[in-house]
Amino acid sequence: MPVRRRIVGVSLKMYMGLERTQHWLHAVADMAASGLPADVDLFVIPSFLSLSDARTIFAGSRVAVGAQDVFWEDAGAYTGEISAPMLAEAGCRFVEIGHAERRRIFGETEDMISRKIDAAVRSGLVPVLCIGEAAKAAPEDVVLDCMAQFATATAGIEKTATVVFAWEPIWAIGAAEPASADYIAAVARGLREALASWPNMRLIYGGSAGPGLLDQIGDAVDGLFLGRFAHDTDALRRVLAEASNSTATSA
Ligand SMILES: O=C(CO)[C@H](O)COP(=O)(O)O
Repeated sequence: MPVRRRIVGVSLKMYMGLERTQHWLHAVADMAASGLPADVDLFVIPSFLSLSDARTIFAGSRVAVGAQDVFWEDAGAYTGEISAPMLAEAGCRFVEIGHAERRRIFGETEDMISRKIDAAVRSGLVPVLCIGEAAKAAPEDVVLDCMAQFATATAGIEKTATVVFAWEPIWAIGAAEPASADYIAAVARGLREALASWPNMRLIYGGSAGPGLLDQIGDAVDGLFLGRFAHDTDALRRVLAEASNSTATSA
């Protein structure tokens, strides 16, 4: 069986100021230089204001950079917005779209998310599409719920597009612990089956993820989307090592 590459992402949300972000980015760059496992991809999503620093600090490394949001138009009179071509020009490879916080706090709708996905793909960015269920439910119902959201969001793109499906149970975001290993494995299995016709899809789990989780869930997902538990770069290093180990067991 071919070995699946693993992928780990980190979003810094709005937790750190510019200086603290710079320190964190340097620490991640040092860690990557001394041993980012060859079979693991890493992407980092700082705030818009730190994208330029991230591009400089990760230049020549295997760490990819992403943005936390994007507007759906490419250019024009849209005060305060950032377009996909601007992100591509700023060195972004990834763009996060549809995070639960953006849906809840900023009123993002399925239609807006779908237009953002289209814009990202049009500009050659890889969307990190965040999808999750509001409450714990039977795995088959979670899969149906998430796939309905996914179908709307991706209605305008080809199935050959490269997309990261960031499954984030809303109830597990900002919590003390992630969803249980059994729950993650059951939902991930269903999502993988439902996504079988998307050859370039990578499925990652987010929601209070940190060290120890991949050891429990093995290769149920392609990787993790980390938040708070990657602020400590030693914790991130441990997650990357676990990602590499779980690749080996899936071979
Ligand atoms: O976006 C997330 C990961 O980057 C997600 O919301 C999880 O955040 P966390 O609860 O701080 O792990």
